[in-house]
Amino acid sequence: MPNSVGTRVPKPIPLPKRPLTVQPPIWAKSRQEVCESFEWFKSYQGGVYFKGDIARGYLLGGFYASRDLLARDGRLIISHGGGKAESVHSKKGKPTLQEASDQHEGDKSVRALLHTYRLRKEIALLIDDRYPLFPYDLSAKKDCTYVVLGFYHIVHAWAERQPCNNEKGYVVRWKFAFEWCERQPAPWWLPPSGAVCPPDPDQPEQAAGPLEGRCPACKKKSPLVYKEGWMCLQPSCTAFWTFTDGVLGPEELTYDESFLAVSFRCEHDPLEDIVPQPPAVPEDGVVTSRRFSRGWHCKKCGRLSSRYKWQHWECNHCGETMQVMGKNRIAKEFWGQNNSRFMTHKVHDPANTIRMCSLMQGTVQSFNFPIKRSPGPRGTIYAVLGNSIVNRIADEIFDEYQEQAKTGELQFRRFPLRSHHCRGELLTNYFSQNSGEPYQYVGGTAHTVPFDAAPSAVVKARDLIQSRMMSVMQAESQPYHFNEVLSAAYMEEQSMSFHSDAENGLGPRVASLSLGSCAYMHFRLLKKYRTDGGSGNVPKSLTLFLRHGDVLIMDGADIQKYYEHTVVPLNFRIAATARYIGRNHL
Ligand SMILES: O=C(O)CCC(=O)C(=O)O
Repeated sequence: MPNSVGTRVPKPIPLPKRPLTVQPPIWAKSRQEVCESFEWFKSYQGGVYFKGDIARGYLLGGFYASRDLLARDGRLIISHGGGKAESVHSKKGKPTLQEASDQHEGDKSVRALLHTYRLRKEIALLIDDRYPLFPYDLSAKKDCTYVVLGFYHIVHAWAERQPCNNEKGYVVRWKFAFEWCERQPAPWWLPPSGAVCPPDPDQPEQAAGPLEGRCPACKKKSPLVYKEGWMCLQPSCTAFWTFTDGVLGPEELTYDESFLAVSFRCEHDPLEDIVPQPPAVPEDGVVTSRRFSRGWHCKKCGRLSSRYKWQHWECNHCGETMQVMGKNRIAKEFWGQNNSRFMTHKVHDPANTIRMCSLMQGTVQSFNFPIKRSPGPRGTIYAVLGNSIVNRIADEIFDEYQEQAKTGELQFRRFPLRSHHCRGELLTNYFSQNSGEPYQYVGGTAHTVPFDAAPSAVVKARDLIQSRMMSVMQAESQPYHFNEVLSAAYMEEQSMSFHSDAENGLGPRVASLSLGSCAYMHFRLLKKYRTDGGSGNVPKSLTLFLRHGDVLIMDGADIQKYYEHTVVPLNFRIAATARYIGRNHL
């Protein structure tokens, strides 16, 4: 990172790292694996994970600051926390430097860290393979990018002044000192001989507070942190970062030994188990709740893995599995689903090009949403509603899907997203399986099963979609032909984010069957077609409320060209979406 812009970020003196020979008890390759499997850290972007006003996890990464420290074999760690550090972001594909700015006590993550410090609560510390101060090289272990160190306490928190090429010439950064919680076994990275930590002769028997001084200007106390002398460490004070003789603190400072020796001597309640535990199957046998979509900790090798297969948890490192045996859900369970929001279709903006009309054709009721604008999008979205006969067939298909997914005959998986901003792979937030022609959008060719070998649930879903479609499009001389079905399974709180089915070579019609829980399907204009130039939040154009047995048809390539859609189920749901994939499909 260039030192000429923003804060003058010091470089740590590279330590000769020893290869990591012991197996870390909890580790992962991707950030998603950590966030989905480790309750103490669920932050996909920042370095601090907090819940309410309590910091639960802290990730030490590659950004180094002056006086960051790892001492006492990792039992004492000092780090600059709370965000707003100088960072590089990708803007229109180009790396752009974001300058550092002042951290404030009221900033969410600083506030949570300070609160946790005052409550003397434990916090889980993690490192990634870029953290320069850990004496062992994580790359010696395959795929070992993130490692959980263990529980620590925050034993000090103070503000520093860090030089910066901004108008003021500095920024305020908060520093936190974390001390190993002695209520746990010795740090796992130490060789066994060091496991029983002899009492440090320099450590006082009783926990002693740091030496403190009171500032004559603000009358507040600050600890003696640096050997060079006592300074006021209150950022709001006029004497902040000055010695008692008024001289400004230098850049080069050394910690005072009395400051580093301070210890908490854990006084709190017994520690929670830091090792993630799998959920127990509840009495009602429901294994599609949110807990079951979370990741899993392999007891054999320590790896955290996302739940990427439907039929069981599987370790991404050693292949160990854990079965999940639950009951099949029935559509009836979701009949009474009530949501505080609306429970029917909605055209959001009456002046929109989308209109709504309810149609009855024989026994088939459908809501049609014609989209007409010239020049501009043209097409129709149909919501073909279920009825008692259709729902009986849908019930059977729903059950068959679950049965075949349970045994692995139908391989529901979460596949990696093609583009994202997360470290490591990022898997979709739903499970899917592709049958018929390969569909590059999800899973690619390797995981597609041709129709003649497809699970019966998929074939039955395709046939029901086809017949429901025919019932509202009776006037068509040529039956429309689908050659691909993407089946998606959503556990509680899973969803499919905004996308459009606009890839080259896709036929103009896309139709899906809904099974199980109700779902909202929102449509919105793609940013590039909005008259306001796409500023702010993109408003929705249309929301459909899809129920068990409903078939949704998007008819017209313009729907995909101009609009994107998202599906947000209220609970466990399966959908089968049929398309025509042409030869020129990417
Ligand atoms: O879950 C659904 O109903 C639709 C899924 C979808 O949008 C898709 O497969 O592109």
